[in-house]
Amino acid sequence: MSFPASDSSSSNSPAHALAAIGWDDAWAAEFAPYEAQGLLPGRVVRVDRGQCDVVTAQGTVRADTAFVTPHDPLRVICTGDWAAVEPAGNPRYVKAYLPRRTAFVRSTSSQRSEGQILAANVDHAVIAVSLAVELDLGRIERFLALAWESGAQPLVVLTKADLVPDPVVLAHLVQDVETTAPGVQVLTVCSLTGEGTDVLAAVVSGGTSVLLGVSGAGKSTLANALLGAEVMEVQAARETDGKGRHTTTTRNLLALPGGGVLIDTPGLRGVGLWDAEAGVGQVFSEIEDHAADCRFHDCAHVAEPGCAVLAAVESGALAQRRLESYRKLLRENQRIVAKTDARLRSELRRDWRLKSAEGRANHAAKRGGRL
Ligand SMILES: Nc1nc2c(ncn2[C@@H]2O[C@H](COP(=O)(O)OP(=O)(O)OP(=O)(O)O)[C@@H](O)[C@H]2O)c(=O)[nH]1
Ligand SMILES: [Zn+2]
Repeated sequence: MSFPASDSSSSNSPAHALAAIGWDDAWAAEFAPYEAQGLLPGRVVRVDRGQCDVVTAQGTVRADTAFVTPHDPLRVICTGDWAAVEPAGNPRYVKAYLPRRTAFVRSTSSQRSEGQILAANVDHAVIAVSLAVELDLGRIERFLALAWESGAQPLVVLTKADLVPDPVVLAHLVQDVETTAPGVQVLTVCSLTGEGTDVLAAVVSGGTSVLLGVSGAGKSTLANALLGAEVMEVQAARETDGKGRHTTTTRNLLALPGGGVLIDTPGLRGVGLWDAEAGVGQVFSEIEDHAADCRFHDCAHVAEPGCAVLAAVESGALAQRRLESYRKLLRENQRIVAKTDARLRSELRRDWRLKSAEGRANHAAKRGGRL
C-alpha cells in the first residue's frame, strides 16, 4: 500500500514538524487510520498523574491517558510512544498509541513482580561507563542484556577518558569492554574537552537514543555535551551523607542539534533484568557459538561430555569469568520471570539439579578426581 508523499517543504506539514523528534514514513503509514479519525500524531515526552505531555505539530499538549493505561503495566503509554491525540477538548484524550518498535523494560526494584516500562521506540542504548572507577564488566553485561532485550542497539561509551591519560592503558580498557560486548561499538569520550563526543553525536544522529548507566557514570554531562547546552542538571558535588542523592526526576525527550532524539531516563542504577533471556544470549554470543558444537543439544555446560563451552574454557578461548557471568545472569533472569510464571518452575528444578551437579563436579575437581 502506498500513501501520498508528504509535502516536506511546508512547515505546516506534521511530517515536517515531527521529523526532528523521530517521525518517519513508516510511522505516518501506521498512523493513517487515526488521521482518518481526525486525531493528531504526537510523541510522548513524559507521563505523570494520569496525564502526559505530547509533542505535536502544534506544539506540546497535555492530554489525559485514561484510554492508554491498561492494567498490564507494560502496556501503559510511556515516553517515546507515538500517540493519537484528540485535536481539542478539555481534557483532551490520547485515544491510542502506535505499536512499539522497541521497548525498554525493567523489573521493579520492589518485591512485586511486575515489570516497568521505561521508554518506547529507542534505537540506540548508550551505556555510559565511568573510567574514574574500576571497570565492572559484569555490570556492563547486565546493561547490555537489558539493551539487547529492548530491541535497541547497544553502544558502550567510556566516559571521563581524561582520567586515563596513558593511551596504552586506555586501549587495554577499551579492549576489555570490546571482548565483553561482542557486536557492540565501544567509544571513549571526555565530556570536559569534548573529545570523542562528535563520534557519539554522529552515531546517535539517526534515531532515538537513551542513556543508561549507574549514578555518576557521566550521563548528564554526556547529554549536555550532545545537546550543547546546560539543560540537564549535573551534580558538581557528591553527597556523602549516605541518605541517597538528589537526582533529576524528569524523563525528557529532546531533539539533538546534530540530529536524533535523546530520551533521558535517570535513575537506572539498580538494573534488574525483566524476561531478558534473549538479551542475555546476545551479550554472550560467543558462548552460544561454542554451545552450537556441544555434543548434546540441551547441554548445560556444567559437566557434560563433549561440551564445547567447557572445552573453550579449558583451551583459554573463553574466559571462566564470562561463563560464570553468563550462568549468573541466566539464573537471575529466570528468578525474575519465575515470580510470575509458574510454568518455569519445572525448569528451575532442572537448574537446581544442574547446580548440584556443578557442586559435585567442583568437589571432585578439588579432590583431584576426574569427572
Ligand atoms: N574528569 C571528568 N569528570 C567528568 C566527566 N564527565 C563527567 N564528569 C564528572 O562526573 C560526575 C558525575 O557526572 P554526571 O553527569 O552527573 O553523572 P550521571 O551519570 O548523570 O549521574 P546521575 O545523575 O547521578 O545518574 C560529575 O561530577 C561530573 O563533573 C569527564 O569527562 N571527565
Ligand atoms: Zn556444553
